[in-house]
Amino acid sequence: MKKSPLPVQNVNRSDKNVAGKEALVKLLRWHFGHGDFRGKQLEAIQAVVSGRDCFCLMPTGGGKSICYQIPALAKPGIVLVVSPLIVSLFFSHASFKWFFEKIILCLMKENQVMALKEKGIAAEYLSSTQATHVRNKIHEDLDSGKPSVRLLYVTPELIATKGFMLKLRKLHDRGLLNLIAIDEAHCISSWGHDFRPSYRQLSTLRDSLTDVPVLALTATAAPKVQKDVIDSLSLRNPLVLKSSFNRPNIFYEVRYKDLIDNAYTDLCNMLKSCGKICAIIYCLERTTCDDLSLHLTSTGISSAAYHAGLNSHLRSTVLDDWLSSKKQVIVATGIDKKDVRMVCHFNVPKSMESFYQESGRAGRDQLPSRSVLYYGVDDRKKMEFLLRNLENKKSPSSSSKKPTSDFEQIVRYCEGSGCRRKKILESFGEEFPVQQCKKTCDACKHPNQVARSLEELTTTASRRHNSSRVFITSSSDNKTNEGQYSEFWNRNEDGSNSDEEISDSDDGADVVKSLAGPKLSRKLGVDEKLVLLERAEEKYNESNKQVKKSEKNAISETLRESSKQRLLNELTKVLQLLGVKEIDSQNASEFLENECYRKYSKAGKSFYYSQIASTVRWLGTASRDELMTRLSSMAREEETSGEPILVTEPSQNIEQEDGTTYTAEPQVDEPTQLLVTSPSRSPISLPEIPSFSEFVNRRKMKHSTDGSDGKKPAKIMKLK
Ligand SMILES: Nc1ncnc2c1ncn2[C@@H]1O[C@H](COP(=O)(O)OP(=O)(O)OP(=O)(O)O)[C@@H](O)[C@H]1O
Ligand SMILES: [Mg+2]
Repeated sequence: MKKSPLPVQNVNRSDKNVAGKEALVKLLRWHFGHGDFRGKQLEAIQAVVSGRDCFCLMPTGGGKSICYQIPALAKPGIVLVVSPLIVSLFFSHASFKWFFEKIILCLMKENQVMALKEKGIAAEYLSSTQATHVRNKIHEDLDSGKPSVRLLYVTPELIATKGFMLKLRKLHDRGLLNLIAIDEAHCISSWGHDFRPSYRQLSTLRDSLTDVPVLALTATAAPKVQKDVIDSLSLRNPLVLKSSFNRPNIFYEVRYKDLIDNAYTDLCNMLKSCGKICAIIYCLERTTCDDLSLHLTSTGISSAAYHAGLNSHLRSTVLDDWLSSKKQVIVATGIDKKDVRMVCHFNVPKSMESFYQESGRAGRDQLPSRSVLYYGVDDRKKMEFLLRNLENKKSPSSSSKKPTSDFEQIVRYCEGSGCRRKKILESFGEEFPVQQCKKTCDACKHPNQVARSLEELTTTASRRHNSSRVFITSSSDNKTNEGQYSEFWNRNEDGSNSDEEISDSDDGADVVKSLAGPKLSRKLGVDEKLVLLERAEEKYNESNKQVKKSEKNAISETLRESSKQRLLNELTKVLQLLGVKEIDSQNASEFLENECYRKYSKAGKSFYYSQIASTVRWLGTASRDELMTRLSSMAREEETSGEPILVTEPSQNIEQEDGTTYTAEPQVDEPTQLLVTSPSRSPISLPEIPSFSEFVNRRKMKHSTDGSDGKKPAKIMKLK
């Protein structure tokens, strides 16, 4: 509903009534329809309205925006809101998401300002994505001497420009700057999970605009970040407000990958059992993201994989994916998307802080929601390896050192037996009596079951990994250079991985532009834009139909090259992780790709692609011995002068992870390779790498028919 003209308080800054609770609550009710302030909102507002700096720590969805929106209504002048248009996660190295965060965010930010306007609040945002005439109009208003705008959203990059800084000084000299609000203030700190160099420029604000109160807002609770933010922004005697980080409406749960047959299937079943909910799934790697997306889609769950490494070729399909994913797998980052019912981490996150931020996107409407973390010992090892690598790369003098104990906290969360909620809150220095959890985590609700799972995990993992060190590692295990720590997702660090990122431009509008072109008028609401995007999708599909089916199915050289690269990336990581030096990763990746090509090129692109994906997956879980066996045959193949001789593979018993064996049947129409070895060595037969679905089918087959029907497993269940 559009409000009647804004009853802005035209009073002097010294007027105490402005900061009175009654007047402020009246504004809250009038403009936002909320009955009363929540948590520390009132204290924060009263502090800044009376001219005091404030550091406000509030959990995700806690209501930080009100803390600067109400002051804009309570006092004359402009509230400058510095806020990144693209929030956090796109700055994660090798971090992949399931949705179109960047695009939606871009629209939503605009929507946020529009929502304020709807409420009768004169809000604007200045960004490089705006049309010049819109920008000019805002600048004219600012230069007018009597600006009508009350809330001006800007990016940190804009603040860093000389021209804009000059403008701010002019406004300040005329007494027109009411407050400077720094949203997502943790971005200024290299200790935080989302450091951005552009935020560093904000440290000059205090020097230039000395007497304007500054309000720093963040949901990042680490004490080091807090201190860093306060120091960097030169806050003067700030009122420090901290709210509890407890999110009582989120049910926390950990599922152990090592104890379930197929994590993909488990996730699918879980999503299906929840009905048509809005969910977010986080994966660590692009391959998992692609793979999982394929799998979910094939089981009828509308979803789309999006990862920061989308190249222009893949980008052309973004719209298609996005529109299908909006049916169920949707995003909300730093925006008011309230109804995310489930956040799922398919791989262990790098720290408790990231986990808290990401899982916190569930249930912003305070309704019951779920956080599900799939934990696997392999994933943990991978992450430890990545962290160690980054630590080693950092110079000892680096300012962004960070203890790897951050990761250990999340490992403890998964591998420990106590209340999950308590573990989260204690990691932020908050005491939490277990009774208050009220069975809202799996460990409190089903303590015996969790205890059993943990016991099983110890046994299974120690057997699989042939090591007793499967449980929580001591911090020293993770330190390769004593005292050298680093910020894992450090933005600077990521420069070398630009391939896996979308550029840190002012915002994501370029993506939107590239998809929808000029049709996306800024006057349109999000719903209307979605309709337009849907039409664009139809058009896109129309034009795609014209491409011949056979062409679509062909495996291009580019696809083969990218598959080789994908295998090479995985292989390099795995070889390093396992300390294998004897294998040439370049040759090995070519060998593996060639194998997939030889087997599946005739069946079509998706079969080939699935086989690549399953090989990548196999690489991620293979033990040193398995890897050596498989790849050493490559060396032998090279040793033999001609082509490797292919013979039909005899039945063989293959030992499975659970200690049982299954009989791999001979391949009737497509012989599995048996590479003839050099005379000095006995021949080694190579088992086919099973995909998850094949693996499950084989097991089922073994149980039901004792594996004697001679059918090829891959033919029974379609590859996902
Ligand atoms: N006093 C209040 N009473 C009821 N609802 C409120 C109140 N204050 C804010 N809200 C609602 O809480 C939701 C979250 O608010 P907001 O977006 O400001 O959170 P936030 O702390 O900025 O979250 P994030 O860290 O994700 O950016 C919004 O839907 C908002 O309308
Ligand atoms: Mg916010």
